[in-house]
Amino acid sequence: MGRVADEVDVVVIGMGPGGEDVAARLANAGLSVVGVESRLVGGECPYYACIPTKIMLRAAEALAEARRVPELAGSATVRADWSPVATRIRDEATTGWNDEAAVRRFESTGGRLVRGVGRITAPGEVTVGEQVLRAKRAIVLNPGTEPAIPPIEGLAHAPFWTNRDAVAVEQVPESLVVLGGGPVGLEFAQVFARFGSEVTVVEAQSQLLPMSEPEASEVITERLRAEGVRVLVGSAVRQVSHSGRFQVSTDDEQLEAESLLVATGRRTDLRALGVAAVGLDDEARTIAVDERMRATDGVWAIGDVTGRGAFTHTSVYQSRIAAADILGEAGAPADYRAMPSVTFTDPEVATVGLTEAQAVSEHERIRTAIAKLPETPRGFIHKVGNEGLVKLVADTERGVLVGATAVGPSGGEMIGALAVAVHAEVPIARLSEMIFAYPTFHRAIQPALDELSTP
Ligand SMILES: Cc1cc2nc3c(=O)[nH]c(=O)nc-3n(C[C@H](O)[C@H](O)[C@H](O)COP(=O)(O)OP(=O)(O)OC[C@H]3O[C@@H](n4cnc5c(N)ncnc54)[C@H](O)[C@@H]3O)c2cc1C
Ligand SMILES: NC(=O)c1ccc[n+]([C@@H]2O[C@H](COP(=O)([O-])OP(=O)(O)OC[C@H]3O[C@@H](n4cnc5c(N)ncnc54)[C@H](O)[C@@H]3O)[C@@H](O)[C@H]2O)c1
Repeated sequence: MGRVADEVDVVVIGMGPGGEDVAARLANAGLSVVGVESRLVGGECPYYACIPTKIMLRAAEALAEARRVPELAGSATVRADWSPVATRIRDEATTGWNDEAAVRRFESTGGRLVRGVGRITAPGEVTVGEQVLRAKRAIVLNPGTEPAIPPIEGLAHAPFWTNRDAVAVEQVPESLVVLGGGPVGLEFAQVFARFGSEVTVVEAQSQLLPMSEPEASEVITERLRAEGVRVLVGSAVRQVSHSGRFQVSTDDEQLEAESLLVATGRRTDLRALGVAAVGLDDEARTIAVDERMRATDGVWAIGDVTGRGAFTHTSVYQSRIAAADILGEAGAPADYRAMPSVTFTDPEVATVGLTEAQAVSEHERIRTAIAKLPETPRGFIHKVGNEGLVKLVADTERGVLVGATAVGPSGGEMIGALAVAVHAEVPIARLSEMIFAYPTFHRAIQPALDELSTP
């Protein structure tokens, strides 16, 4: 007997932050919506990524601040204990990695959840196991990414961690090798080091956070080293073995550790998603979308899979645009010029728009300026832990900022003002007339602007 299709307006494959948001928006607008999720409604961010890691970092920051007391305010005895962190993540943040509350939230919009792996099997058709769904108006793809595991000899069969294991640990390992010096690697490296683990970060590129400004990378590298983290850059791992402990062979040396965290980026699997059934390239890493998130007729894609910045704010930003387009509403098209990012290490490394290297390849006349936080009044007051900087990237032809980096104890907050400047293309001359509250960290923007305006 042939399978009977279940007809709805919209099928959303993958209920990550963007998928959950777009599904709820469309259901709230009165469409019949099915959300298909193979793991947990909410996706990576609340259960394995943003939220648990930021809980860890908050705890690690408290330890670091307490350790700064001797330089500022007497003495403090610090005894790190991981159990409040593990308990908070398990009980308060993820409810034991249970998505019942998120499912209820979605179902309260009138949406319907189908658990399982969704696959496009024909234009307008999604199959989940034995169930066939016909999407009359739209299929929205929000499959996110999986941790990418590099093809290193011995690694595949070793009991390494990815972010999904690292957020659930009940005990801090006595030693840890972190493979990859991107945002995931560095956030975990600092957390575990501050909780007493002996941490080594191995990064293949010549600097940590390779996509960031070299000056920002320098600041975070120095801080991690000062906190006892071994940082190996430009170093390739050749082999991994495990017999009780991990042996990690790099080009130059043999490392040994209790645990190994693989944080070498993310991967997608478009073939498994069946995108070839609607004429899309299933060997590509990302799904190309236009400024309304359309991938092809009747198919929209949002989130990490679009390759426009793997952040929760990107996914949710795109979901608003896709929802409006599906509903036939007018709205601004996607504009990524002022995309912000924050790596929540201490100091935080925050960016918006283009780095100097990116800007030079896109614009004719680029000028940059840097102000170092320790040289500002706020930096002087803050004293220990004041490392950081503001770097501005200006298009001098148009007289506007096209990018900025803010590194510092509140780099993620400092970048807010600079994001407004890049987003709204506020003329540099107008920015220079602003009053910056004294003595704040963000006031460091002023000397950098002055430098830009100096002939
Ligand atoms: C350790 C870590 C820390 C991070 N910290 C931050 C941060 O602080 N701030 C920030 O903005 N971003 C952060 N990110 C990135 C952030 O987690 C992602 O950008 C965010 O989750 C958005 O992803 P998404 O919407 O594309 O989908 P995801 O969150 O990846 O969710 C996709 C969902 O789709 C499901 N799925 C996939 N394929 C199918 C299928 N075929 N059928 C059914 N279901 C399917 C998956 O099970 C998953 O639940 C972090 C990432 C990591 C790894
Ligand atoms: N705070 C945040 O917003 C936040 C936090 C974590 C992750 N994220 C996002 O999640 C995504 C994944 O982060 P990530 O850090 O895993 O990926 P990434 O791609 O940003 O960094 C991975 C790093 O691993 C290095 N690498 C790759 N192969 C290697 C190898 N064999 N040996 C040594 N080093 C190797 C790369 O050079 C790179 O620096 C990113 O897009 C990131 O922006 C965001």
